[in-house]
Amino acid sequence: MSREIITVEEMRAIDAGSAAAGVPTRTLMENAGRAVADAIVARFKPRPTAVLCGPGNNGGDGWVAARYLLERGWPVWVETLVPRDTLKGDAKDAAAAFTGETYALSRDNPRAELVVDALFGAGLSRPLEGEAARAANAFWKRADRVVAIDVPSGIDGDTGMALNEISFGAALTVTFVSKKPAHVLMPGRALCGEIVVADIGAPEDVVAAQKVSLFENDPSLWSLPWPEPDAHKNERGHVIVASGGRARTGAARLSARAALRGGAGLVTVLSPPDALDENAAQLTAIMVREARDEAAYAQAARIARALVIGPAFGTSDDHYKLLLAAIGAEPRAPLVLDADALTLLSPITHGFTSRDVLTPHVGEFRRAFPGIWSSSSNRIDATRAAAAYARCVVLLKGPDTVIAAPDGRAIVNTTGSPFLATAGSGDVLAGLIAALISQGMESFEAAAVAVWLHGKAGERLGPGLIAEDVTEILPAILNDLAPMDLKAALNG
Ligand SMILES: NC(=O)C1=CN([C@@H]2O[C@H](COP(=O)(O)OP(=O)(O)OC[C@H]3O[C@@H](n4cnc5c(N)ncnc54)[C@H](OP(=O)(O)O)[C@@H]3O)[C@@H](O)[C@H]2O)[C@@H](O)CC1
Ligand SMILES: [K+]
Repeated sequence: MSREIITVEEMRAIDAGSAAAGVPTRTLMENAGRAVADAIVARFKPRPTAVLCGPGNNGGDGWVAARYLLERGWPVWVETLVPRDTLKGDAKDAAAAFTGETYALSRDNPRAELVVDALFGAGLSRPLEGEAARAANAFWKRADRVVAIDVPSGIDGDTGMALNEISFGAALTVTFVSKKPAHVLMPGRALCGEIVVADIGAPEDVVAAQKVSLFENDPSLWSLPWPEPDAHKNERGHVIVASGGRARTGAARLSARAALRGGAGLVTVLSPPDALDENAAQLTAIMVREARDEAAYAQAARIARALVIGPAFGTSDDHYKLLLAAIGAEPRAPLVLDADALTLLSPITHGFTSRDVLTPHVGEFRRAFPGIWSSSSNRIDATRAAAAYARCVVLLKGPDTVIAAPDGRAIVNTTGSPFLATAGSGDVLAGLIAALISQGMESFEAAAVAVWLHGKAGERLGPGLIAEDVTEILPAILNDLAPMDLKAALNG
């Protein structure tokens, strides 16, 4: 289940299902604790190590990990949040098997150079308080010395948020079976450090019974639309991008160029008459077509294989009419609606189709779907609800972009870098989505691929990145993804 993401509730069901299928929870705990010890030994040299154990099964995993470290000769001790004799069930059993030194968790204990945070797991129900909160604050600036079991304590596994803004941060987090939302959503993802997903022996059929529809974005989830050797440009689709008026044209050209780099066979910028010269003067492989009225936008929607409307498009009543003309065209191409198009339509009352894609950032999302935003517990739920409501693909942009389809599938993207938060970055993304749709990809997958590529470009470029660079580095990233036989053909 490497790319599946399971909720806390699904994890509990796997726990119960495993027990019912004959794998006791104590066995799962044993495997979990051993996996933590293995991950530590593989990454650190022996050093004074404190395992901070909480009252529940997260603490139980900690006692097991401490036992395995001790067996390997580590200088390790346990600091326990609650007296050992108050523990219950598997945790009590795991604690009883540990023969090393044990202290009450407080600031007076021996100095640790490594801390294993086994206070609370992903299902934490209340904010950290007392000694647990003090320990979190004490180690907040020393995350490089912390290894978290399941999640850094204080983080809610389903939202990735600290319940009262107090939590641990870690250099390494070892979780079990699959990642939880907190491992991919911010700020949780950043607080986890390196994430190891350990197999703890839950039976495969028990895990499969969860029918997971949430995934972490990865090339194993999709395949790119590589052209056939004898491909003609018309088969690679025609993307049309609507431009804004005079002195508002750069965004559409960024989008159009990304569409061309993304593999669209033909790309046209649809330009208002007053911006025609401005667009034409700056385009070469990309075509320009004049559009005077609603009929021209409806026509564009009919002839394109994907139509981008939004980047610096304009937000006047006239622009609203042009947008509606494109939306209402029949039959029409899938639409990628961003920026000004979202502003014009907010709050969203239109029904779209599963071929259309809306690409809001959080501010746009809140205006487009105000009720959904305020009633959702995390970005995944919000994006899923918006996709179901608008009946189209919704892509909520951010450092943890979520893509959801109206049928409930959702993908969280984890590629990227903060340098992508720059002017024009979203325009490039919209063009890239349209390019992939125009080549025949399902819109949900096209959106996932585009975000992944965009994020990879951000990682490679780093500081100094401007939106144009994202487009220009796409060939290198696409080449790395090309199948071996295509690479062989290209290299003769
Ligand atoms: N599921 C699986 O398959 C497997 C799970 N495994 C491990 O189990 C972990 C989940 O275990 P868990 O359910 O016992 O939760 P955990 O966080 O250890 O403790 C909950 C206890 O803490 C209490 N409590 C809560 N908040 C509190 C607060 N702020 N301050 C004080 N107390 C607080 C809470 O009290 P309550 O809210 O019920 O009153 C309850 O008593 C999971 O993370 C993984 O490491 C592995 O063994 C492998 C198999
Ligand atoms: K923990």
